[in-house]
Amino acid sequence: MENKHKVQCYAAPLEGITGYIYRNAHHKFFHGVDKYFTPFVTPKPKKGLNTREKNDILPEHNQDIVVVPQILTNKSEDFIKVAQMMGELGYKEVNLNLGCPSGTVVSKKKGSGFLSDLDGMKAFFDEVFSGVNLAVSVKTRLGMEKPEEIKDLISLYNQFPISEVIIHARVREDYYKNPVNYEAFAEGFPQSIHPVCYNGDIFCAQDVQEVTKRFSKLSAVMVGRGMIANPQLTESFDCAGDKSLEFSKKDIDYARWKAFLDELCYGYEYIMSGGRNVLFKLKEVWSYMIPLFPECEKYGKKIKKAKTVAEYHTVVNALFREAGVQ
Ligand SMILES: Cc1cc2nc3c(=O)[nH]c(=O)nc-3n(C[C@H](O)[C@H](O)[C@H](O)COP(=O)(O)O)c2cc1C
Repeated sequence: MENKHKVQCYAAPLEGITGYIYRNAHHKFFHGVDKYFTPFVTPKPKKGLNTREKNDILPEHNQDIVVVPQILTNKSEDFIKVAQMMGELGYKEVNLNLGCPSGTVVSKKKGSGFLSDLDGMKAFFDEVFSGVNLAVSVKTRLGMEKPEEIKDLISLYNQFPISEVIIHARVREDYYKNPVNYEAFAEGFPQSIHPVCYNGDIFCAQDVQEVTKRFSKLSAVMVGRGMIANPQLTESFDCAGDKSLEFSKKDIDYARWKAFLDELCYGYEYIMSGGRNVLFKLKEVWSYMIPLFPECEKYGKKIKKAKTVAEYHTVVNALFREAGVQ
């Protein structure tokens, strides 16, 4: 039987990219995202959050969007303090980062580094769930070293009232490169008593179709790089499971993409001092998006070389003219 259920779609947190300027611009021009997760904030003992982190979660910067702040820590008291602050700001859910693979994070037993310390995690959750009164979801990998670790991790998550388990179907050692491990995901996820969201390498509607067919009880799918590459991607998920949807370049609404990119540029110019910082942000987004444009190699190089925001606009306007947008 065909799976007619419209799966919920979450926008993944991507540190350095999906801050509030990006989330607002995306939400203004594209639909299909049910929840946006913020890049992680890292509470510092005594100091709390820094200005950039505070700005990212301020309610006035996140109006009319469903946003879930993500927290990276292995200290329950820090987590509880920040979660309480999020609750006071009006957030209904916070998410614990158990996936970050970066060496400096893992060496401190945070992010995916925490996954190798089941006892430490148990103590952490014991305290967190007696101290917070808002929903807590986790974003986990299959394990630190081996994908089979997911079974013990799920057993641990089952002991606590976690609102949702988002599983990036890789282990820490895979970083973002090695193929996702569907088999290990398939073995681990049915054991969960909590709703499970799938994450990893969703780049087109067919990927969602495959994942939701294969794992029919998923609560949601989360998309990261696929959505940065194609901000229109989540719109093609509306009929996931109904029919095969071949998203091709001819379906791209380049006029909307241009309006979105202009909004991003204005947004960054408004909050950042200096064109260099603005360009850095825009170039990072373009590094994901450029393959979906005509003459992408030529224009990709020109965008990279742009030294000023004015130069950037000249190149980008020419590229959109190639794509049929005046
Ligand atoms: C540049 C970059 C930054 C990321 N930052 C975060 C983050 O702040 N928190 C997090 O949980 N995951 C982070 N991730 C992981 C993504 O949320 C996601 O789990 C991963 O990219 C796999 O999904 P995808 O294949 O759809 O991109 C990041 C990934 C990338 C590439």
